[in-house]
Amino acid sequence: MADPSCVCEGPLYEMYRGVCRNNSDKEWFDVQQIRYDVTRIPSRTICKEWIKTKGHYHPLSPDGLAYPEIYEVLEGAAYYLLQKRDLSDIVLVRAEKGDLILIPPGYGHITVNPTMETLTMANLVSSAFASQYLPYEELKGGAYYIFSDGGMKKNPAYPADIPDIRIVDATGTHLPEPFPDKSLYDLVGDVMRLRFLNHPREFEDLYPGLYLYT
Ligand SMILES: O=P(O)(O)OC[C@H]1O[C@](O)(CO)[C@@H](O)[C@@H]1O
Repeated sequence: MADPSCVCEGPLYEMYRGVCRNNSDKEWFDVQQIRYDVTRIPSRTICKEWIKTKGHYHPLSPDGLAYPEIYEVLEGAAYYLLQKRDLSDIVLVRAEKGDLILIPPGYGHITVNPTMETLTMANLVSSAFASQYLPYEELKGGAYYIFSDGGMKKNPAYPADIPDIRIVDATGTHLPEPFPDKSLYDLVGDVMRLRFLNHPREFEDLYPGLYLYT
């Protein structure tokens, strides 16, 4: 939190990991090493900041590019605060119900619930790795703090020359192929469309827009 003396009572948010509709989907997830999670973040402000997830990075996949992830806002609205591991890019993606949001390889992420409603979101991600929390712990959160009055503040624990935050709307930012207008769970069973989750390098050239927010 921005206020180091802030004390917040938990639990803050609920994560349901490895959710599936039936046993055959579960087998498919296990074989493909993919997980579908549902996360619910209630509306709350804590020491003047909107409630948020802790934040983490993903490690490198065997092909040398970090594992990506894809989210869908199921209910409510969200801010996805993405930051490149080398801090050369920091993006706030504003998303609403129905939006799909990509966490590109090499970006850490925090989700903020910036509304008076509960945020429910789902994600598809490789199950082959453990999230890396240490960089966020050492630097006391993400590169920016997001306050409920609309203000944002650079985290003073970060280098002074980090870039300004770029604000992008997920609404109208159509994800390129391989993501059609479908809900995330509808992609379950589609090996090729979800292959990028475990083999991100293969898709770097094929889907050049996929890993960037412009
Ligand atoms: O692990 P954190 O930083 O608390 O973030 C939670 C989110 O990340 C995930 O672990 C997936 O990356 C989800 O289960 C959840 O939405």
